[in-house]
Amino acid sequence: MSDVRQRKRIQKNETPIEDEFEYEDTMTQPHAVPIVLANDDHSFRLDEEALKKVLMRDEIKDRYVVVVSVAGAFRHGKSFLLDFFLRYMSTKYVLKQNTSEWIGSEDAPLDGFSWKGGSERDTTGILMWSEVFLTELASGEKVAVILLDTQGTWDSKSTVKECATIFALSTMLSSVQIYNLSSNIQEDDLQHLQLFTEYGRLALADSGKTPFQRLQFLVRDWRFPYEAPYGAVGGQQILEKRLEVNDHQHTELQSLRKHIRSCFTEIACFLMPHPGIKVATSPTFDGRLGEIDSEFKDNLKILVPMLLAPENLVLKKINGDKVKVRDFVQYFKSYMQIYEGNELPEPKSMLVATAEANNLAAVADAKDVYMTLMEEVCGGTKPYLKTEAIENEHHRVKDKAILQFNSKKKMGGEEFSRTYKEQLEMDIEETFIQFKAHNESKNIFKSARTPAVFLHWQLYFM
Ligand SMILES: Nc1nc2c(ncn2[C@@H]2O[C@H](COP(=O)(O)OP(=O)(O)OP(=O)(O)O)[C@@H](O)[C@H]2O)c(=O)[nH]1
Repeated sequence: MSDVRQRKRIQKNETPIEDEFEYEDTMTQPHAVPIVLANDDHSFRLDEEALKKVLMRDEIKDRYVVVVSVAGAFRHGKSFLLDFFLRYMSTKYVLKQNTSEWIGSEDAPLDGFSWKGGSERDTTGILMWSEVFLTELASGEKVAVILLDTQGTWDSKSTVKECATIFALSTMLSSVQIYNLSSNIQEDDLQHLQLFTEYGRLALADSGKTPFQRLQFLVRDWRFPYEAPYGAVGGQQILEKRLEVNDHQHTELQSLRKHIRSCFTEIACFLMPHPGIKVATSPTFDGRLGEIDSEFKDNLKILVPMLLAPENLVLKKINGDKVKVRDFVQYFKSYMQIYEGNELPEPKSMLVATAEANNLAAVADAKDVYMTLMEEVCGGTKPYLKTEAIENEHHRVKDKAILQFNSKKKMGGEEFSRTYKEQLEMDIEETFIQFKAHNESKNIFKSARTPAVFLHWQLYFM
């Protein structure tokens, strides 16, 4: 029997009657609620009713809110981790037990947020756990803790915009964003973080305050404990190295690091050991502790309270002010509206952005060729050319310009370049109209409209 189920019985002090249980099972058992739903057209929509149903309850809505979210690449154990969070929350905040045994029994399958093995993505959109955990801080503030699971980034079905939207939204909404990574903090992880946080920052009115709160890097399957030990201390060492800014770095790398630091009030890192071969590869593994390496479990026992113990909870703040649950619902709605509408530019993958830049550069070069050669033929002080002659020159020079465009190495492939080539051709035709008009203005026979002027010119030149 799952822990969540067991707890429901302990809580209500009921004798387990199977029929009654089945009824309760479907009606009230805590579960993951899809709040942000993925549409088929790669957009998202908010299920406002579901959100309100979870949050706008009398015992919750006037409390300050703590929002813990897990985000990062797909298939890296985000939901699996969250299910341990749930075990901790149940023991600590519902059963109110102060025990390190929150982690569960050796043979209990792990349930909660849906997780599974295999290579295909599981979670889509944003899910919220239906049970909101309540507690009172040492300061006397009554708080509600919300857990969010998010659609993994970079699966083969999602666009960059989808990945950016989910990551940005969950970063904007959470007080602790856990950035779940595999084996190390790599440069591309930082670049993605920059892209996603910038997308989030764009959606926020610039208040001059640091936009987001705590960023917790979580490196899974850390393989170099002899360099930096598992846990928060080793994590801090790696984080300092990865986010270090120095004069020897390229300015691009410096500004990336400064950007990330400027987005969060607090950044930390934790290094997790590998959970063992069964967790990573067995198709029959059901999450039971007995099959998880003890080093992993030991570190879970440190990580989870480090994030979720009452003394470590981070209250959600927006513009520096603590947020109550009812306001959080409003913010959720208005952030969502920004991403539903067309207010933000489409975030681009690095390849698309680079391909766009070098195709535009090739267009500019080709236009330069056209302008220079046409200036030589019929520019400012050059004599008037007959229509047929200028048209021939235009075709000759245009061919050279197109050749210049074609010969330039460009990223993105032929299909991608085609639109830029078409744009170049249109620009050249428009420029030609101006050259032609200028050329015509030099035609003394046409500009001398009256016979008298014509006669005057004839006399003058004879
Ligand atoms: N190597 C490794 N595998 C893990 C770890 N934690 C969980 N897994 C396994 O990773 C697989 C995916 O777990 P999920 O929790 O569903 O991963 P996810 O990141 O939520 O996946 P999506 O919902 O598709 O984004 C499962 O087979 C887990 O057993 C870990 O720390 N290391």
